[in-house]
Amino acid sequence: MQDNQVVGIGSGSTIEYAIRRLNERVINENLKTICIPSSYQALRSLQSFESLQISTLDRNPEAYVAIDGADEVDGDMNLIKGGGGCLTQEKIVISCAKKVVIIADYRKDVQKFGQSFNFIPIEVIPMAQRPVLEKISKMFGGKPVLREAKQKAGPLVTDNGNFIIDWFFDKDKDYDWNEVNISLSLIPGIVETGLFIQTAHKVFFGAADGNVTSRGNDKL
Ligand SMILES: O=C(CO)[C@H](O)[C@H](O)COP(=O)(O)O
Repeated sequence: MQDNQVVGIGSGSTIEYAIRRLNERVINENLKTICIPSSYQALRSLQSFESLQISTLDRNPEAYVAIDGADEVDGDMNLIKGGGGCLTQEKIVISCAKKVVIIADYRKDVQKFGQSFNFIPIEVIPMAQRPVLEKISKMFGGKPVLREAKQKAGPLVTDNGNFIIDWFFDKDKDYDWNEVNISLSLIPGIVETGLFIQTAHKVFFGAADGNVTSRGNDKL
């Protein structure tokens, strides 16, 4: 890491470790780092570290690197994201970064989607939720369900004021995830999907014994 770099910050529980480590390096190495949060959770977390500067894509539309978590990483380094419901802003921030680094625990390292996580989160405009649910089920099978909020009656509302459909895909089918992603994205009312196709450059997996393995570009 170098001085004055712009860093996209993902969401979830794993990213909290990266934010803490970033803060340590900024203090110890006397660096200035400009962080772009990808959710309200990331923003609040960053706000608790005074040494980390916070910015927006309006001010800094390009990031040197984006660091994020994932729900699953398949053999082609495709990702499922959105378990925490922040997929749209995460995809936007990642799309603005030159390098994308994913950190996850070893259970998310799979050959084929569906081994540890069995649904694709999809952000949808509220008025479209019913027709979108029906279209997904007709087009791809499986079971799409509207995600319910916890400790609030009704559906979960995202940081963007939308709903999330969790599509429990058919684990026995061999999906072409790139095609599925394109077809889903073309359904009116779908804002973004939790399929991140070929977006990660490097993925680090933390093992239970504290060791770290990685996949992807060794130069990163
Ligand atoms: O995509 C995400 C949130 O939308 C998270 O990165 C993903 O759900 C992983 O979260 P965690 O680190 O808590 O397992």
